[in-house]
Amino acid sequence: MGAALLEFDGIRVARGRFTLSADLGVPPGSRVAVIGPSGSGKSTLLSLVGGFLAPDQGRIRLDGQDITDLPPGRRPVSMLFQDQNLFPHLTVAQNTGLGLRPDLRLSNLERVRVMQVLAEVGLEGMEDRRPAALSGGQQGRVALARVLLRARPVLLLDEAFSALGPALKAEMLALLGRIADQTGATVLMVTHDPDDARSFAPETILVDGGIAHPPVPTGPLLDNPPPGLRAYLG
Ligand SMILES: Nc1ncnc2c1ncn2[C@@H]1O[C@H](COP(=O)(O)OP(=O)(O)OP(=O)(O)O)[C@@H](O)[C@H]1O
Repeated sequence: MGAALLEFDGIRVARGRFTLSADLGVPPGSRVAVIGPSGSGKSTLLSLVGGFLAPDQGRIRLDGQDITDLPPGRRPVSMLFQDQNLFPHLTVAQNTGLGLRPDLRLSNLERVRVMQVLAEVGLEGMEDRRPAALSGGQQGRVALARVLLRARPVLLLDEAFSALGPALKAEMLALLGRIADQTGATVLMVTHDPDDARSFAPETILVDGGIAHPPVPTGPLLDNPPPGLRAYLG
Protein backbone atom coordinates (compact mmCIF):
# COMPACT_ATOMS: atom_id res chain seq x y z
CA MET A 1 0.00 0.00 0.00
CA GLY A 2 1.09 3.63 -0.43
CA ALA A 3 2.72 5.32 -3.37
CA ALA A 4 5.66 4.03 -5.34
CA LEU A 5 8.32 5.51 -7.57
CA LEU A 6 8.13 3.72 -10.91
CA GLU A 7 11.32 3.66 -12.98
CA PHE A 8 11.96 2.54 -16.55
CA ASP A 9 15.71 2.18 -16.67
CA GLY A 10 17.19 1.74 -20.17
CA ILE A 11 14.15 -0.19 -21.40
CA ARG A 12 14.14 -1.51 -24.98
CA VAL A 13 11.50 -3.86 -26.30
CA ALA A 14 10.80 -5.07 -29.84
CA ARG A 15 7.44 -6.32 -31.10
CA GLY A 16 7.86 -7.45 -34.65
CA ARG A 17 9.43 -4.50 -36.47
CA PHE A 18 8.31 -2.06 -33.82
CA THR A 19 10.71 -1.00 -31.07
CA LEU A 20 9.97 1.03 -27.96
CA SER A 21 12.53 2.59 -25.66
CA ALA A 22 11.78 4.10 -22.27
CA ASP A 23 14.10 5.87 -19.85
CA LEU A 24 11.97 7.70 -17.34
CA GLY A 25 10.65 7.90 -13.81
CA VAL A 26 7.12 8.39 -12.55
CA PRO A 27 7.10 10.04 -9.09
CA PRO A 28 5.26 8.32 -6.20
CA GLY A 29 1.55 9.07 -6.03
CA SER A 30 1.44 10.98 -9.29
CA ARG A 31 -1.32 10.76 -11.89
CA VAL A 32 0.10 10.48 -15.35
CA ALA A 33 -1.66 10.27 -18.71
CA VAL A 34 -0.07 8.24 -21.52
CA ILE A 35 -0.88 9.68 -24.92
CA GLY A 36 0.37 9.21 -28.47
CA PRO A 37 -0.71 8.06 -31.93
CA SER A 38 -2.32 4.69 -32.53
CA GLY A 39 0.31 1.96 -32.57
CA SER A 40 2.93 4.19 -30.90
CA GLY A 41 3.42 1.81 -27.97
CA LYS A 42 1.17 3.02 -25.14
CA SER A 43 -0.24 -0.42 -24.34
CA THR A 44 3.26 -1.84 -24.71
CA LEU A 45 4.49 0.53 -22.00
CA LEU A 46 1.72 -0.57 -19.61
CA SER A 47 2.28 -4.26 -20.40
CA LEU A 48 5.91 -3.88 -19.31
CA VAL A 49 4.74 -2.61 -15.91
CA GLY A 50 2.01 -5.22 -15.57
CA GLY A 51 4.47 -7.98 -16.45
CA PHE A 52 2.65 -9.22 -19.55
CA LEU A 53 5.67 -8.37 -21.65
CA ALA A 54 9.37 -8.72 -20.83
CA PRO A 55 11.83 -6.08 -22.05
CA ASP A 56 14.76 -7.08 -24.28
CA GLN A 57 16.96 -4.68 -22.33
CA GLY A 58 16.75 -2.61 -19.16
CA ARG A 59 15.06 -2.90 -15.80
CA ILE A 60 11.77 -1.79 -14.26
CA ARG A 61 11.89 -0.76 -10.63
CA LEU A 62 9.31 0.11 -8.03
CA ASP A 63 10.72 2.08 -5.12
CA GLY A 64 14.13 0.77 -6.08
CA GLN A 65 13.01 -2.85 -6.11
CA ASP A 66 13.66 -4.59 -9.43
CA ILE A 67 10.35 -6.11 -10.58
CA THR A 68 11.45 -6.94 -14.14
CA ASP A 69 11.41 -10.70 -13.57
CA LEU A 70 8.33 -10.93 -11.34
CA PRO A 71 5.28 -12.65 -12.85
CA PRO A 72 2.17 -10.42 -13.21
CA GLY A 73 0.39 -11.87 -10.16
CA ARG A 74 3.29 -11.03 -7.86
CA ARG A 75 3.62 -7.41 -8.93
CA PRO A 76 2.17 -4.69 -6.69
CA VAL A 77 0.09 -3.50 -9.64
CA SER A 78 -3.61 -3.38 -10.54
CA MET A 79 -4.71 -3.08 -14.15
CA LEU A 80 -8.06 -1.97 -15.54
CA PHE A 81 -9.02 -2.65 -19.14
CA GLN A 82 -11.92 -1.45 -21.25
CA ASP A 83 -14.06 -4.56 -20.70
CA GLN A 84 -13.77 -4.15 -16.90
CA ASN A 85 -12.89 -7.86 -16.43
CA LEU A 86 -16.05 -8.78 -14.51
CA PHE A 87 -17.05 -12.43 -14.33
CA PRO A 88 -20.69 -12.82 -15.47
CA HIS A 89 -21.47 -15.80 -13.20
CA LEU A 90 -20.26 -14.08 -10.02
CA THR A 91 -22.17 -11.52 -7.94
CA VAL A 92 -21.06 -7.93 -7.45
CA ALA A 93 -19.69 -8.82 -4.00
CA GLN A 94 -17.80 -11.84 -5.37
CA ASN A 95 -16.40 -9.91 -8.32
CA THR A 96 -15.16 -7.32 -5.85
CA GLY A 97 -13.87 -9.89 -3.35
CA LEU A 98 -11.61 -11.32 -6.06
CA GLY A 99 -9.45 -8.25 -5.47
CA LEU A 100 -8.53 -9.69 -2.07
CA ARG A 101 -8.56 -13.44 -2.72
CA PRO A 102 -8.73 -15.15 -6.09
CA ASP A 103 -10.23 -18.25 -4.37
CA LEU A 104 -12.91 -16.07 -2.72
CA ARG A 105 -12.35 -17.63 0.71
CA LEU A 106 -12.87 -14.38 2.54
CA SER A 107 -12.74 -13.97 6.30
CA ASN A 108 -15.62 -12.19 8.01
CA LEU A 109 -13.50 -9.09 8.29
CA GLU A 110 -12.76 -9.21 4.57
CA ARG A 111 -16.47 -9.59 3.80
CA VAL A 112 -17.17 -6.48 5.82
CA ARG A 113 -14.45 -4.64 3.90
CA VAL A 114 -16.04 -5.70 0.57
CA MET A 115 -19.38 -4.25 1.70
CA GLN A 116 -17.62 -1.05 2.80
CA VAL A 117 -15.93 -0.42 -0.55
CA LEU A 118 -19.13 -1.22 -2.44
CA ALA A 119 -20.90 1.41 -0.34
CA GLU A 120 -18.06 3.83 -1.01
CA VAL A 121 -18.54 3.54 -4.78
CA GLY A 122 -22.32 3.85 -4.47
CA LEU A 123 -23.32 0.21 -4.96
CA GLU A 124 -25.01 -0.40 -1.63
CA GLY A 125 -27.89 -2.87 -1.99
CA MET A 126 -26.54 -4.30 -5.26
CA GLU A 127 -24.07 -6.75 -3.68
CA ASP A 128 -25.96 -9.87 -4.79
CA ARG A 129 -26.63 -8.84 -8.40
CA ARG A 130 -24.77 -10.27 -11.36
CA PRO A 131 -23.00 -7.87 -13.77
CA ALA A 132 -25.71 -8.36 -16.45
CA ALA A 133 -28.21 -6.74 -14.06
CA LEU A 134 -26.10 -3.57 -13.78
CA SER A 135 -25.76 -0.50 -16.00
CA GLY A 136 -22.43 0.19 -17.71
CA GLY A 137 -21.61 2.80 -15.10
CA GLN A 138 -22.42 0.44 -12.25
CA GLN A 139 -20.20 -2.23 -13.81
CA GLY A 140 -17.41 0.34 -13.96
CA ARG A 141 -17.97 1.00 -10.27
CA VAL A 142 -17.54 -2.69 -9.45
CA ALA A 143 -14.21 -2.73 -11.26
CA LEU A 144 -13.14 0.40 -9.36
CA ALA A 145 -14.32 -1.08 -6.04
CA ARG A 146 -11.99 -4.02 -6.67
CA VAL A 147 -9.12 -1.63 -7.33
CA LEU A 148 -9.93 0.23 -4.11
CA LEU A 149 -9.98 -3.02 -2.17
CA ARG A 150 -6.65 -4.17 -3.60
CA ALA A 151 -5.01 -0.82 -2.82
CA ARG A 152 -1.95 -1.68 -4.89
CA PRO A 153 0.78 0.98 -5.17
CA VAL A 154 0.49 1.16 -8.97
CA LEU A 155 -2.70 1.40 -10.98
CA LEU A 156 -2.70 1.01 -14.76
CA LEU A 157 -5.68 1.94 -16.95
CA ASP A 158 -5.69 1.12 -20.65
CA GLU A 159 -8.49 3.16 -22.22
CA ALA A 160 -10.67 1.81 -19.41
CA PHE A 161 -13.36 4.47 -19.82
CA SER A 162 -13.12 5.24 -23.53
CA ALA A 163 -16.37 3.46 -24.43
CA LEU A 164 -18.39 5.52 -21.94
CA GLY A 165 -20.40 8.64 -22.72
CA PRO A 166 -19.06 12.01 -21.52
CA ALA A 167 -21.13 12.29 -18.31
CA LEU A 168 -20.40 8.76 -17.18
CA LYS A 169 -16.73 9.10 -18.07
CA ALA A 170 -16.47 12.28 -15.98
CA GLU A 171 -18.10 10.43 -13.09
CA MET A 172 -15.68 7.48 -13.38
CA LEU A 173 -12.66 9.80 -13.59
CA ALA A 174 -13.85 11.61 -10.45
CA LEU A 175 -14.28 8.29 -8.65
CA LEU A 176 -10.88 7.16 -9.87
CA GLY A 177 -9.41 10.39 -8.49
CA ARG A 178 -10.96 9.69 -5.07
CA ILE A 179 -9.64 6.13 -5.11
CA ALA A 180 -6.16 7.33 -6.06
CA ASP A 181 -6.32 9.79 -3.15
CA GLN A 182 -7.42 7.09 -0.72
CA THR A 183 -4.86 4.49 -1.76
CA GLY A 184 -2.10 6.95 -2.67
CA ALA A 185 -1.49 4.91 -5.81
CA THR A 186 0.70 6.00 -8.69
CA VAL A 187 -1.66 6.03 -11.68
CA LEU A 188 -0.79 5.57 -15.36
CA MET A 189 -3.73 6.13 -17.69
CA VAL A 190 -3.66 5.50 -21.45
CA THR A 191 -6.19 7.71 -23.16
CA HIS A 192 -7.02 9.00 -26.63
CA ASP A 193 -8.93 11.93 -25.19
CA PRO A 194 -6.82 15.02 -24.41
CA ASP A 195 -9.62 16.28 -22.15
CA ASP A 196 -9.19 13.17 -19.94
CA ALA A 197 -5.50 13.94 -19.67
CA ARG A 198 -6.19 17.57 -18.80
CA SER A 199 -8.83 16.81 -16.19
CA PHE A 200 -7.19 13.84 -14.50
CA ALA A 201 -3.45 13.97 -15.00
CA PRO A 202 -1.17 16.89 -14.08
CA GLU A 203 1.62 15.15 -16.04
CA THR A 204 1.68 13.28 -19.33
CA ILE A 205 4.00 10.74 -20.93
CA LEU A 206 4.11 11.23 -24.71
CA VAL A 207 4.75 8.01 -26.64
CA ASP A 208 5.83 8.74 -30.18
CA GLY A 209 8.49 7.72 -32.69
CA GLY A 210 9.42 4.61 -30.70
CA ILE A 211 10.12 6.55 -27.52
CA ALA A 212 8.20 6.90 -24.28
CA HIS A 213 9.20 10.38 -23.15
CA PRO A 214 9.58 11.41 -19.49
CA PRO A 215 6.42 12.94 -18.00
CA VAL A 216 5.90 16.66 -18.57
CA PRO A 217 3.11 19.01 -17.41
CA THR A 218 -0.06 18.12 -19.34
CA GLY A 219 -1.45 21.60 -20.04
CA PRO A 220 1.63 23.06 -21.76
CA LEU A 221 2.20 19.83 -23.74
CA LEU A 222 -1.33 19.89 -25.15
CA ASP A 223 -1.36 23.67 -25.66
CA ASN A 224 1.85 23.54 -27.65
CA PRO A 225 2.23 19.95 -28.96
CA PRO A 226 5.32 18.72 -30.83
CA PRO A 227 4.66 17.89 -34.53
CA GLY A 228 3.86 14.16 -34.09
CA LEU A 229 1.35 14.87 -31.36
CA ARG A 230 -0.08 17.86 -33.22
CA ALA A 231 -0.84 15.68 -36.25
CA TYR A 232 -2.47 13.07 -34.02
CA LEU A 233 -4.58 15.55 -32.06
CA GLY A 234 -5.77 17.11 -35.33
N1 LIG B 1 1.89 -9.22 -30.36
C1 LIG B 1 2.45 -8.35 -31.22
N2 LIG B 1 3.25 -8.80 -32.22
C2 LIG B 1 3.84 -7.93 -33.07
N3 LIG B 1 3.67 -6.62 -33.02
C3 LIG B 1 2.87 -6.12 -32.07
C4 LIG B 1 2.21 -6.97 -31.12
N4 LIG B 1 1.50 -6.19 -30.30
C5 LIG B 1 1.67 -4.94 -30.72
N5 LIG B 1 2.50 -4.89 -31.78
C6 LIG B 1 2.97 -3.68 -32.46
O1 LIG B 1 3.56 -2.84 -31.50
C7 LIG B 1 3.26 -1.49 -31.75
C8 LIG B 1 2.74 -0.84 -30.50
O2 LIG B 1 1.48 -1.38 -30.14
P1 LIG B 1 0.66 -0.85 -28.89
O3 LIG B 1 -0.55 -1.70 -28.76
O4 LIG B 1 1.56 -0.72 -27.72
O5 LIG B 1 0.26 0.62 -29.38
P2 LIG B 1 -0.78 1.65 -28.76
O6 LIG B 1 -0.09 2.97 -28.73
O7 LIG B 1 -1.31 1.15 -27.47
O8 LIG B 1 -1.91 1.65 -29.88
P3 LIG B 1 -3.49 1.99 -29.83
O9 LIG B 1 -3.60 3.42 -29.42
O10 LIG B 1 -3.91 1.78 -31.23
O11 LIG B 1 -4.11 1.04 -28.86
C9 LIG B 1 2.27 -1.47 -32.92
O12 LIG B 1 2.96 -1.06 -34.06
C10 LIG B 1 1.81 -2.88 -33.03
O13 LIG B 1 1.54 -3.22 -34.36
